[in-house]
Amino acid sequence: MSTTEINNSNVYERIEVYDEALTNKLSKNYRDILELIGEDISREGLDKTPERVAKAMQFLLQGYKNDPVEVLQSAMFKEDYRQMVIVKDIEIYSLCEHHLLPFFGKAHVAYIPNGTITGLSKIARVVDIFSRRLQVQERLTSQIKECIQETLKPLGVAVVIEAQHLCMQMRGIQKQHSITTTSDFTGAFQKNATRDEFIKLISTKFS
Ligand SMILES: Nc1nc2c(ncn2[C@@H]2O[C@H](COP(=O)(O)OP(=O)(O)OP(=O)(O)O)[C@@H](O)[C@H]2O)c(=O)[nH]1
Ligand SMILES: [Zn+2]
Repeated sequence: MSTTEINNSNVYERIEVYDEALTNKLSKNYRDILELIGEDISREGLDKTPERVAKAMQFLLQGYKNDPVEVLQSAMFKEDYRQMVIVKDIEIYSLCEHHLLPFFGKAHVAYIPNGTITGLSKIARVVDIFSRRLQVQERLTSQIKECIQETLKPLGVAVVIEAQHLCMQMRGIQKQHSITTTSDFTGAFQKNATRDEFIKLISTKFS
């Protein structure tokens, strides 16, 4: 297995994502696809494209290799705080399982601890792990909710995802500005007052 380094303004992590045998197999198939769509695969610009795409797909779908429950369990702390904890505006990049085209936007996640809290970054990691798989937005929303509910056993979990689907923008119905919102709630968030407080807090803009 080879490795790659990702470096941007917010994160610096060494992630092992590229499996050599898999990269070779995927590259061979992407080479065939390029040929089938009528490209000249001998031209210079496409020389490394099959390999690049093979690696890009492994990166975009690396969520299959990670266990979100393990991630949450790796940072659980006993704490007697029983108020709402919200991690909002978590960027998501996923691929729709129907067209393999990206959908992307933001996830807002909240929970009310019942004696156990988790590391804040672990919430964002859980969102990433489920996003980096072939998804529909509804299932992504519910999987995040269920994972946090089952693992932390809080008094409630709320997940809202707002996303744009490229399969609706650059092809098909071609609606450039439509945004899809999905939400899922457990426990205390099923009560109107708690859910309204969550919605109000995720709608507040901090400058
Ligand atoms: N519910 C849901 N639908 C999605 C999601 N991502 C893509 N889709 C939809 O999946 C549907 C697949 O429908 P089909 O009729 O089988 O595919 P299609 O002929 O490519 O459909 P069009 O996009 O309408 O051209 C489309 O309506 C997409 O908009 C998602 O996350 N959730
Ligand atoms: Zn799609």
